[in-house]
Amino acid sequence: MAPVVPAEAFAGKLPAGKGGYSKKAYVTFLAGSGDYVKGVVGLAKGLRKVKSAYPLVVAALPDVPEEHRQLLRSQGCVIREIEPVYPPDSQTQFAMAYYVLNYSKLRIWNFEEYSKMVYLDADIQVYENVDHLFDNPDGYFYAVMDCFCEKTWSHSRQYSIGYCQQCPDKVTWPADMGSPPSLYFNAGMFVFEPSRLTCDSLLETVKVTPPTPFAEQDFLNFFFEKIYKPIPLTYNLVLAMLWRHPENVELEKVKVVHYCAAGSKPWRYTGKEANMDREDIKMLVAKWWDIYNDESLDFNPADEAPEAEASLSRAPVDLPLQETSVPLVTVPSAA
Ligand SMILES: O=c1ccn([C@@H]2O[C@H](COP(=O)(O)OP(=O)(O)O[C@H]3O[C@H](CO)[C@H](O)[C@H](O)[C@H]3O)[C@@H](O)[C@H]2O)c(=O)[nH]1
Ligand SMILES: O[C@H]1[C@H](O)[C@@H](O)[C@H](O)[C@@H](O)[C@H]1O
Ligand SMILES: [Mn+2]
Repeated sequence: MAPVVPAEAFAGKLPAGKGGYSKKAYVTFLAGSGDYVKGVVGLAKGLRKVKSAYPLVVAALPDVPEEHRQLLRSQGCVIREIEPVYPPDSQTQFAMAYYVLNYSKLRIWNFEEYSKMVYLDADIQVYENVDHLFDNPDGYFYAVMDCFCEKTWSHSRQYSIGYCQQCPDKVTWPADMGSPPSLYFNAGMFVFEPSRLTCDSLLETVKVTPPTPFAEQDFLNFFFEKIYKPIPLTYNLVLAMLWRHPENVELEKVKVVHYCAAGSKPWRYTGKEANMDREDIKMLVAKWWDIYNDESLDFNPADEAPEAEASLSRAPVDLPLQETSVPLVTVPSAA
């Protein structure tokens, strides 16, 4: 039987400001002793550069070495230990073998001392302040719609017919293939409300959900399908958009860049892989390094406002959905 999301899964905790918590933070995820720690350092510095009012929490698996934890603390990050989450056994071929690690990201729903968090992959950089994302109305899962055009999607029905939700009129969804797939977000960036109840439900549901190529990204899409609200791609520019859907991208307006295309991680960049010799890619990689190497962006405890002040100065506001400060995306129909 297909897994179902329990109805009480989103019945969170006390609302912020009504006896509940009102702290906010960015959160990323770190596994292993490899070079993703550079991504986290870069992200911490990037958030400082745009004067974000909120800390960066790092959800770290036990295999992150102490040396890396020290480095991240010295960059002002808050380290939170998480235990691994393993999907049920299966023969699934993940789009990338290491994606199996990412199920552990589900533990961030346990960080209940925060009322709202913005999750960012370690291979993301923030070039403009996006603190207003925390003012979005509660009760929804906000993220940017993905693109289905890269080879990583070759296993999918979408890819097999050249269909992409970023340009649903180019190749329309054939009637004989049933209804078009639900809107699908990239899980490298999202806005969510931690809740132990939701976390328990995520962990229970994942136990009975067979793994699929995009691991927890597919799972989160399934789990939050009913409360997903697309936000503009300026909040998570998946680099392939630059060559797959250039007509949808205004690069100068992009606030958040996701270095997820093959060969684009700035700390591993060689320029050799497909599309990596593009001028826009070279510029974005150089921009990442400028922040990473900028010593003036290193953490200085003396510059920090006490945390309580930071959250008081940005008390949550209950806005009706249509007045949210982040415009929602008008979704074209696939038909
Ligand atoms: O060895 C690793 C591998 C990954 N990560 C963490 O896991 C995140 C996800 O990995 P990638 O950024 O390499 O993955 P992609 O951007 O290619 O993948 C996308 O699909 C994945 C499917 O599992 C996840 O949903 C991910 O968040 C989403 O952006 C990294 O940013 C980083 O935060 C590590 O810390 N160490
Ligand atoms: O999360 C994945 C990943 O970021 C891939 O690099 C990209 O090709 C996919 O579109 C996306 O779904
Ligand atoms: Mn990523």
